[in-house]
Amino acid sequence: MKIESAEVLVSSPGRNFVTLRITTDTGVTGLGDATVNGRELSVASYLADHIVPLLIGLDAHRIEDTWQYLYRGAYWRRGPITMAAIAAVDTALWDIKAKVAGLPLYQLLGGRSREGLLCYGHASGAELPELFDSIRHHQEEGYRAIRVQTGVPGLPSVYGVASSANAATTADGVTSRYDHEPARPGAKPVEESWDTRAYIRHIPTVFEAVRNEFGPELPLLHDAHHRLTPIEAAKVGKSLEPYDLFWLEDVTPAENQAVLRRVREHTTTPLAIGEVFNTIFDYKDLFEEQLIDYVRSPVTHAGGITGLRRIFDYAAVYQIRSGVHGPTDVSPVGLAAAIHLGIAIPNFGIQEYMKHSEATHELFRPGYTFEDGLLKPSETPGLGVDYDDEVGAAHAYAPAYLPVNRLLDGSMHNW
Ligand SMILES: O=C(O)[C@@H](O)[C@@H](O)[C@H](O)[C@H](O)CO
Repeated sequence: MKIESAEVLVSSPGRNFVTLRITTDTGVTGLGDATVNGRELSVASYLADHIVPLLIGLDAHRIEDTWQYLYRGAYWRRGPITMAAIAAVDTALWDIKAKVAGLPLYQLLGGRSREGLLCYGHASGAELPELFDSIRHHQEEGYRAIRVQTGVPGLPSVYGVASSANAATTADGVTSRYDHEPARPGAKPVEESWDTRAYIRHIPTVFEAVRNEFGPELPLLHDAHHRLTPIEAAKVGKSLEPYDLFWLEDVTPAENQAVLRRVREHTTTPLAIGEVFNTIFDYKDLFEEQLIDYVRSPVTHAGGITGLRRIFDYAAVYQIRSGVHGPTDVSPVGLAAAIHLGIAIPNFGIQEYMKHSEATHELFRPGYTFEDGLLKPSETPGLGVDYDDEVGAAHAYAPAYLPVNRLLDGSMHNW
């Protein structure tokens, strides 16, 4: 079974997605997600100009060999664009293999280890009343674990806090929240501002109020979004200990992995890191020194199912678990792949699940379900996602960028 063609599909049903579709000479198709938020066209070009010509004629069954061919063969290894492109090929080939086998993909990854994936949703509010409403709304939707993001006094807008401008009102007058969507349409990123001292003072008061209102049982998560130095991160981790977080995410940018030691020395708040990592080498030291508790990479950015499975297997040696990135910029193809992997691996922890919009579902028609707080894979052969070309063609790419961040004195900071 040879690869006959591969198409790079760029579409924007409200936000941009890059999808690879591989077709074999036997007429089987497979899908892979290659979306890199705010840099979509670079990965589309990497695929169309440098990878698609290499794929034609390869044996579609040789997934590992193709992975190695693209990883070693580029000479320029790793990085988000390369690894997202490899991920798309890898995922599409797994989709094809599972369709040919007539099995849902997770069956090829070892079969079912659990009934469904515990997932967390994004509750947010600039002030406490709005935040509490959002938490209740998520509970009503079935979420059993909830990420809490909130405004910081003195800052006009803060990462993770949904703007009411994104809420949609249906024909029958019901207003639904739409989760925080940071990429904004336009030729340039918007600028936000940041004040670490105000954040550090404010955040424990928010978690105290949330625990008082919702009790001790509800698993709560929080994302510091790369903004702290190691000693600031240690302080935040320590100040949140009384509120028993499921995890504290991305406390530092973690480019210098050794700095995580400082955070770890000071706090028992569990740490999740890695949504911007791409390979096992980004995690190696963090695992071996047991500096983190959860792996955040999605299938889409970590070299596909093959790449992420390798990371999870190594993590398991150190009792570190999965906590896969699942914002709306990971397409339903990337999410479906994560669900198949998550249902099979022994060291599953939690799955992030920000629901995609209706327009995104019309484009991808995913077969996975969300019931009682659990994501369940499609039982049809393959990934269980179908790309609708007509819908895709109706939504042309529109430039959109993640914001940038400045400190109050105007210096650039991490967003
Ligand atoms: O934890 C998360 O989901 C976030 O950090 C993302 O919303 C992230 O900001 C976006 O994926 C960026 O594209």
